Amino acid sequence: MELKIEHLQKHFEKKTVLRDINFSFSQGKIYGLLGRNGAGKTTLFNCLNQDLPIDSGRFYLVSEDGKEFPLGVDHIGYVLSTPQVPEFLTAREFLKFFLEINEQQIPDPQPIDAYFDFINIEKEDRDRLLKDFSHGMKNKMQMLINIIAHPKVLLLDEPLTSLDVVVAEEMKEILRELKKDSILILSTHIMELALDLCDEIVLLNHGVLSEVPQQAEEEVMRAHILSALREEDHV
Ligand SMILES: Nc1ncnc2c1ncn2[C@@H]1O[C@H](COP(=O)(O)OP(=O)(O)OP(=O)(O)O)[C@@H](O)[C@H]1O
Repeated sequence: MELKIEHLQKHFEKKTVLRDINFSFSQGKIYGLLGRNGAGKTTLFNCLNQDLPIDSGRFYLVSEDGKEFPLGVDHIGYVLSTPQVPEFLTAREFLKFFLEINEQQIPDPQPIDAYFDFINIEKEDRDRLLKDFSHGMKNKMQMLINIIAHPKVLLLDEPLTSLDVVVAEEMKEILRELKKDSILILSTHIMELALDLCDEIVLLNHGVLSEVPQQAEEEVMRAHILSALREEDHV
């Protein structure tokens, strides 16, 4: 499966943020999206997630047998850097509610505690209100529901920054598993994370996307990324 984006444009008032986005993302790879502050990474995610209307262009999925179909909101998971969870529910209530309303879409539902075990939420925290969860724990819950939903396209905005080193490593493993069935695009400012986890690095610069050529030497890639992003007339 592929996610194709063609001539996508988006502006806010006089500012053109996405000038001409053309790219093809493939299942089986984790893409690291890098760009300067304000380059338009979140805007691109919001457009793909259909939270923002685009000005022009198109994006769609292409199946293995070459059939094109629209990228529906049901096909997308979006993990936000600031986790959005219903704070008035306990972790268990939230998960139970999520499993119930998505019953049809979840291929192999597991008992609730198996999910908590999977992301290492302690037994004593499972019946606590989400408002009392730490940022990292909320992030794990958000990641968990996106993993369960098994979307065709998973967008992750700065996903690992609030997680402790052990959980971050566990999440990396989970993402490496998920890429087998999904298209994963991860935005980050942490170059080490991009180089370590991602199969391809894509730069958003001057409103266009470009792929960083794969190099055997990480140092060469690092230098390429920095010099490409430094060129930006950054405001
Ligand atoms: N709703 C909006 N209305 C007006 N301008 C906006 C809106 N959303 C984003 N922008 C502008 O679009 C540009 C791109 O913002 P965006 O948040 O997409 O960048 P980003 O690459 O995610 O940045 P960062 O790395 O700092 O999070 C910025 O100049 C921002 O001010």
